Amino acid sequence: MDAIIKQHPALKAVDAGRKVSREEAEEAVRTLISYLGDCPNREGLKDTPKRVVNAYAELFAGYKQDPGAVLERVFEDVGGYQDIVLVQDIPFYSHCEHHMVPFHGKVHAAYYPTDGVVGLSKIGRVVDVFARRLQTQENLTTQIAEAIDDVLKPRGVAVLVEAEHMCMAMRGIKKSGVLTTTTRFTGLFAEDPAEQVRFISLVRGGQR
Ligand SMILES: Nc1nc2c(ncn2[C@@H]2O[C@H](COP(=O)(O)OP(=O)(O)OP(=O)(O)O)[C@@H](O)[C@H]2O)c(=O)[nH]1
Ligand SMILES: [Zn+2]
Repeated sequence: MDAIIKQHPALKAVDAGRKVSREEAEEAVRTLISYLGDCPNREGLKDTPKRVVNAYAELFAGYKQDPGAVLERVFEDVGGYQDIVLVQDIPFYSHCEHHMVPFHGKVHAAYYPTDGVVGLSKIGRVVDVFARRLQTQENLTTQIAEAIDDVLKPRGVAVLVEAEHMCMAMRGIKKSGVLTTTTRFTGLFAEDPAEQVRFISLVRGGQR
């Protein structure tokens, strides 16, 4: 009975929300080091669990951040500018949710404004909010596009992500240099293929 209850998806969700202490997280790192066959108490490794937990706090900071808050400030005084705003070549580092190994690349994001624009840096901040979580490239692409769409309510959003996955380069199939491209279009971009072509031409034309 106990085993059945523990497997219930609702309970798994509760478990995911349980506050794990820093000590427990450090102990988990020590366990992994031992599992690998090394000694967590040797001089070079004794501070490693603390460092790993600190590094994870930075690499996975996105769980504690709200994309809506990042995009909240809208500038309306832009002379009625309504044409495309494209922010391209935004570098990002994320971790795949399958192996917890990095994947990294660039995000290109565009939108057609309605009542205002956001500060250009905010698009890059939204990328980081979602990149600094366990991710798939597909979900990362969708989440960035939908956050811009939800908050700014623009006439359309286009997001293109291109990335290399270390889980394919360093292990498994061991193919480095493989680039995966994902896109997400909303509004005008979703309705009109010519808008998708315009977006992709601007991205490819502007790449350095
Ligand atoms: N669609 C998608 N797949 C991903 C992403 N990141 C990693 N993967 C893939 O996730 C898959 C996991 O496959 P599994 O068969 O469950 O795990 P595995 O035995 O480690 O697979 P291999 O990587 O082929 O050795 C692999 O094919 C990875 O290439 C991502 O962002 N999107
Ligand atoms: Zn992976």
